[in-house]
Amino acid sequence: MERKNYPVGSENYHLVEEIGRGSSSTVFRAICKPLHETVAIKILYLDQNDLGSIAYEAQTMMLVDHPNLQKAHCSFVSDHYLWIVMPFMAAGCCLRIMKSDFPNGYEEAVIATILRGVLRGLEYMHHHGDIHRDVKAGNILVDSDGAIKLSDFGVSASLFDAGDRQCSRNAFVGTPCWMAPEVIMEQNYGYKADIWSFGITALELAHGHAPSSEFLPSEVLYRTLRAASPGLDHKTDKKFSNSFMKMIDMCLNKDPCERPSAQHLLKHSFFKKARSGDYIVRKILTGLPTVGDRATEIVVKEEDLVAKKRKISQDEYNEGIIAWNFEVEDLKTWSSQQVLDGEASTSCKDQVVVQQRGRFTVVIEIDEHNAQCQKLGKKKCSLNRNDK
Ligand SMILES: Nc1ncnc2c1ncn2[C@@H]1O[C@H](COP(=O)(O)OP(=O)(O)OP(=O)(O)O)[C@@H](O)[C@H]1O
Repeated sequence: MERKNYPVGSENYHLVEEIGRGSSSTVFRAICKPLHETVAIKILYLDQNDLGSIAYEAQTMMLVDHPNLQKAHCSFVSDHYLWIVMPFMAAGCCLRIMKSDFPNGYEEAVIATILRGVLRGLEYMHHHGDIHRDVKAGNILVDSDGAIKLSDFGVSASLFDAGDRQCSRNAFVGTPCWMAPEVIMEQNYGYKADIWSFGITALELAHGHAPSSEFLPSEVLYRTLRAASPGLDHKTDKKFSNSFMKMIDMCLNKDPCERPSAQHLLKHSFFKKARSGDYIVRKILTGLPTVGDRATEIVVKEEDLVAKKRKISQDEYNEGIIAWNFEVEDLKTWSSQQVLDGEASTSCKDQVVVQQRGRFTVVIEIDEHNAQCQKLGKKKCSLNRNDK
């Protein structure tokens, strides 16, 4: 098939509407003028981001060639912004569809279909020596024909890299609720970290939210390390099958060596429930508002929420409880006061070293004396900047 040439240069694209906003970028639906084609364009602000990882994301997206991985047509720099031109995925991401129309999660056959697509994409990535490192519903895109693609390679890493990127493979990256224990511990983790995040994503799609999402990110990390792995509940999740429950349990084994590979997992009986793209269209896409309309609705809701949160966090701060926000002084204040409910760890080895994207090193320690006296692991946290 003849490959189309997507032109570089912002003058070749007409931005129609905002369809998504990530932590470091805004995504637009746009028209490629010379080709008269609808595309999605992710625009990243270069001065706010780590150039290395941005270049890597653009490069990875251009090189991937798999029906379940989001590809980039081209990328270019315009006025300090990096533009990544990609195929437009008309239904947006699974998270947004779920938040707007399926707040309590999807039915099992839909989940199996979505997850099979993701797993095929992961199998390809792992086979080519890449780890995704940010598998979650927010990074699973759906097209109008029900096609599923894993996106957002912003934090992916190559298993074959040496030097700087090899170091970044040991770094603390991803999103707290979906992070594998070995990633939090900064062990030399591999592609099995994606299988953990995949298991968490399965629970997210089943319940409408990731496990522990109600906790502060710092607390989530601590629970991932200390508490039993999450899973489907025999009593409250009766509508789901045993094979779904077992598949999730296999992914959420704390020992990465015991987790199956993507290739192995694809053979699990749970994926026999997966259906075609048509099924996704019928079950979740029919009658959905457009991504643009949903994005506008979400931006309005988010702005409302931010305003409310600003007020709440000021109130919480006044009470001595503050959120995980990596403001050094705030974090120090928070951590010196923090005690996790119900944690009763008394082990002498209770020291956890956490690093956030190479900028800060956070050392969380359990105060053993307190742990023994109060039957509570009192958590102390110190934070050092790495770029000094
Ligand atoms: N090709 C696309 N077609 C349609 N919608 C898209 C496309 N790419 C991204 N989006 C929408 O934009 C949102 C943000 O995109 P993306 O996750 O790539 O940004 P990000 O800055 O990397 O986010 P984060 O770092 O917070 O995960 C997605 O959740 C999705 O709703």
